[in-house]
Amino acid sequence: MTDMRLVVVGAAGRMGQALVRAVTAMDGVTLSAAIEREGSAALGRDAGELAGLGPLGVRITDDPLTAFAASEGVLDFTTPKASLWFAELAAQARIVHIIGTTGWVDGELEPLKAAARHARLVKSGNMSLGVNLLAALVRKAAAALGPDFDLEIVEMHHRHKVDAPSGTALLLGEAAAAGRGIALAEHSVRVRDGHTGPRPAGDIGFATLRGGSVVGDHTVILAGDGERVELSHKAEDRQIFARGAVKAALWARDKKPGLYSMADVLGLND
Ligand SMILES: NC(=O)C1=CN([C@@H]2O[C@H](COP(=O)(O)OP(=O)(O)OC[C@H]3O[C@@H](n4cnc5c(N)ncnc54)[C@H](OP(=O)(O)O)[C@@H]3O)[C@@H](O)[C@H]2O)C=CC1
Ligand SMILES: O=C(O)C1=N[C@H](C(=O)O)C[C@H](O)C1
Repeated sequence: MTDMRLVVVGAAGRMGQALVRAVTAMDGVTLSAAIEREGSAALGRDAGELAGLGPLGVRITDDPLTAFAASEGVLDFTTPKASLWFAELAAQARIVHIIGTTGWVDGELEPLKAAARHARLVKSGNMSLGVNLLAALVRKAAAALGPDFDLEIVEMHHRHKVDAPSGTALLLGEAAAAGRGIALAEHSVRVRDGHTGPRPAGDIGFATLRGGSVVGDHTVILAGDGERVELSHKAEDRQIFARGAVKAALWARDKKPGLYSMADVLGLND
């Protein structure tokens, strides 16, 4: 089979550069194009040079339409607004769309479901093997320990992160809620301040820390009477997410249109 031609959108960003490095390093894929927004200072620069690899002969442009027409898949870690636009374009071009973007709000996922009627989308708040395994463990732990164990999710990220709680924290919250057989939206507590009163049973709490250069730390605490279980993942290098995204693109290459998760890619739902 020929190498899968992948375009990286948001190619000048932290994850965009990691994706360019991963596509270049991994077998079975080749970098077809690199996209940034109109007016970006990165336009015209070589995507490889920007990612610290030396020249690759792929200049960054602001023309996704042409890039998507010449590609089989798009790797997208940008913003919800940009990802929704890229989803429309990817569906029109009938190419694979891997979405790592986080910070989605209610209602924004509906257009993605529409796009998935024609396109193969893989979307996850965390593309690493470790976090997706952690989610499976959290689901099991929440089911086994039940609501007598209070569930709290703590995350810490670098000072540049703009959304909270992290996509990963929410993914872990969904896993915990699934383990308990409840809807996360009806039980999640994202902020506590002032005289909150005692903790209501069944809540799933989120605590957000921001600072420095932390790539991504997550801990799920299940606190019972007299004992506590803590399940943690610490990301040390953004390449784990980038490699996961490339794996997802290769996996989706021969799949039917649909909205898939990283657990599907990794076979954790089997
Ligand atoms: N699922 C996962 O495994 C992971 C997800 N993430 C998520 O990925 C996203 C990006 O993170 P990060 O790389 O740190 O953020 P950055 O801000 O470093 O990168 C985002 C890039 O996307 C660009 N961009 C924004 N809008 C457009 C557009 N319309 N067209 C083209 N490019 C655009 C930005 O350009 P500009 O700066 O000009 O706005 C920027 O270069 C976040 O939502 C983050 O949470 C991060 C790591 C792992
Ligand atoms: O913005 C980041 O950096 C990260 N975002 C993702 C998230 O919101 O969970 C994944 C990872 O933790 C890094």
